[in-house]
Amino acid sequence: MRILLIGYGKMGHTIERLALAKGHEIVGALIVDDADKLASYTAEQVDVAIEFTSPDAAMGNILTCFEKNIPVVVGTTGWLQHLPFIQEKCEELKGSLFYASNFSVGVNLFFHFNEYVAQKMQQYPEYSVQVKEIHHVHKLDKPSGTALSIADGILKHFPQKHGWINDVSPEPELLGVVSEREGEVVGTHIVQYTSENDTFELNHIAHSREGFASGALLAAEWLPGRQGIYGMNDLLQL
Ligand SMILES: NC(=O)C1=CN([C@@H]2O[C@H](COP(=O)(O)OP(=O)(O)OC[C@H]3O[C@@H](n4cnc5c(N)ncnc54)[C@H](O)[C@@H]3O)[C@@H](O)[C@H]2O)C=CC1
Ligand SMILES: O=C(O)C1=N[C@H](C(=O)O)C[C@H](O)C1
Repeated sequence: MRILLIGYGKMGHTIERLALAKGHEIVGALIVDDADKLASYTAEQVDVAIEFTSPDAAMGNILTCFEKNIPVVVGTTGWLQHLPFIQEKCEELKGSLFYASNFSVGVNLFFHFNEYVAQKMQQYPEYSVQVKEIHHVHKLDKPSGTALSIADGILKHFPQKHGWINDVSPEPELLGVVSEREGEVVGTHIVQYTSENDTFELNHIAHSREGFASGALLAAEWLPGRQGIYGMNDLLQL
């Protein structure tokens, strides 16, 4: 496949390495100053674009891909407040978008276990629940996109909670999502249930970026030829 990398940082480099090892071709790798260059690519030159940039850049890049009729796989986090607009544009321009807050297969299994546990734990009010995420100091957004997906999965089963707060929660009606930034930590997510008597946790610890990159490549191989917005549940059929 001919892949255009939009964003050539930590993830762009990891995806390039795995893509070349699988026999794919990288037709371009754009960094921030190349933003205008994206519009110069056509669907005849590119089978799929893979976008890992920054929260401010993602929406513009997605719209350009829709306009150029290039299917786009997006891993950038921190832009989901624009999702309703992107859904509208995707429909209007017959775009093709695959988004995941986390492309690791392990994390997507974690999302399912998280919901199962939340459904059970909601019946035991003696336990309080908190989400914690730990990432490297370069990360621009908080909470992480993955922590927000985890929070959504918990809130779905706790009707008494009306939202989340990016801190230790001051009240039981809000889910606490705590963010820590530490060295070069790749990505750790923890769901913690605590009662007076005990604590138990679900942990996911990413050891490298390869799990994210290989999931993004699977999505890039799957997306071309499909119109609409897709995610890991469509790909993995979990
Ligand atoms: N969904 C997932 O599985 C994962 C998502 N991420 C997310 O992906 C994003 C990128 O992560 P990293 O690669 O670690 O960041 P990074 O900072 O190492 O790289 C970002 C790259 O994007 C480029 N860039 C910024 N604005 C751009 C624009 N308008 N056009 C083209 N390039 C642009 C920068 O020059 C840089 O090369 C972050 O939002 C992060 O949270 C990271 C890892 C996994
Ligand atoms: O910025 C990162 O590095 C990561 N971002 C994603 C997120 O915000 O959840 C996924 C992963 O945890 C690494």
